[in-house]
Amino acid sequence: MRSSSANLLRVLSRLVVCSTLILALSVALKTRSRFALLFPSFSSHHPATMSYSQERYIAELAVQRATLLTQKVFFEKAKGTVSKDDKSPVTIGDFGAQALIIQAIRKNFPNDEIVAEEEASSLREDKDLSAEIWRLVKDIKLEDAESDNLLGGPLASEQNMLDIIDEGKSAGGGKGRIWALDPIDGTKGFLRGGQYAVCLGLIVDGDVKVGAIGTPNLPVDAATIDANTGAQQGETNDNGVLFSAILGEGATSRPLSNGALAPSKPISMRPVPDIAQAVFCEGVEAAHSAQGDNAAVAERLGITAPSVRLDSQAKYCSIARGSGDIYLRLPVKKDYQEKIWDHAAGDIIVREAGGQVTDIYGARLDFSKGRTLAANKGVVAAPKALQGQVIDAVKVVLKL
Ligand SMILES: Nc1ncnc2c1ncn2[C@@H]1O[C@H](COP(=O)(O)O)[C@@H](O)[C@H]1OP(=O)(O)O
Ligand SMILES: [Mg+2]
Ligand SMILES: [Mg+2]
Ligand SMILES: [Mg+2]
Repeated sequence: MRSSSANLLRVLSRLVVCSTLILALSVALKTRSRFALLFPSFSSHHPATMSYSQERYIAELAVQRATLLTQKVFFEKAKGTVSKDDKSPVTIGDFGAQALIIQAIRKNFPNDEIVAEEEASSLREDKDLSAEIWRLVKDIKLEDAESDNLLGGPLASEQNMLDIIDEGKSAGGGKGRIWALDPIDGTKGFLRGGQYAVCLGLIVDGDVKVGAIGTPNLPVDAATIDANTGAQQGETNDNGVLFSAILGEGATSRPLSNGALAPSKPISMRPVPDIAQAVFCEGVEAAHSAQGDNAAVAERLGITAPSVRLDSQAKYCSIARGSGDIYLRLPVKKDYQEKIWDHAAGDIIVREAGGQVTDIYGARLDFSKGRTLAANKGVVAAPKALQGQVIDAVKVVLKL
């Protein structure tokens, strides 16, 4: 009798231990799946174990498709406009390209956040402009059906387009997967038929992992640059290049196409044995970087050739493929905070091509601070071996 009650007690206590264990396990699993829902980068896309080749592929295709729109807008709307004050072509291109790219991100990576430059509130009030953008956007597609389907095919409606534009309002930050999108960078260049870029970067836990930049007006094979005019002379007259990079896997370029991606080739910065022979790039707009200070830095480095002036992140792309060596963006205003979409893709492309990208103090650009590079001032990009010398010169000129 005593032994049978002792047995019962033993069985009961085992049951209690087992059910406690099961309960603990199920709570742990639930928390983990909730955690995974909140932070998808910790689950199926763990950065330590994955390559970002699918993200790069989608980014390149999405950028390529968006350039079909920006070019159509340019040829239909901007080219030959009598009044250069008319900013509507760039507005149409900006909103349209943003809608097309966000659609592609949503289709492939539905849990990711997006920090994009534009938002649709003003567009919702301007029915004519919205209808005009929809007229152009609804027909844009890659000629290769498989590639186009991968991006989600045509957008469903004008309303759908407006809603999608507004999905780029993430506050950014240092946690999770965040895409940074500038649908048209270098709007001034776009309007004058010069350089502009469609730029998309993927930031994971504050670190840029992938970048893709389409530059419809850069020559495919830029062999030389004319230091007097900034013109980049290729062997052919073909224009339109798609640049990309994955962290740790190098940078590439390929011609922009209307369909599937064209074959790519690796790119790298040019070796510069004598810094005095380096070519430096800067923006066309004097309001965006201090051209006087840029020139003073170049002079201190013994550089006598004039700067090559290009609008947009085409500057990052140019130095990444050796058409130019140093990119200087010294601040004009003390309080201007650079935007993450103006630098994320360019930063990774240059670093993967053998360069270094820092602010004027020599600190890496910090993409974890939200929608702006709040922790940085200005941008200095150069081949790794030269960066120290350039920063020293910047510090002297700016009295840092
Ligand atoms: N004061 C400023 N300093 C630096 N960049 C600026 C300033 N004002 C605007 N920008 C940004 O510079 C980028 C173009 O750079 P670049 O001259 O090298 O082509 C644009 O995205 C533009 O942003 P925004 O979209 O607000 O016009
Ligand atoms: Mg921009
Ligand atoms: Mg822009
Ligand atoms: Mg803008």
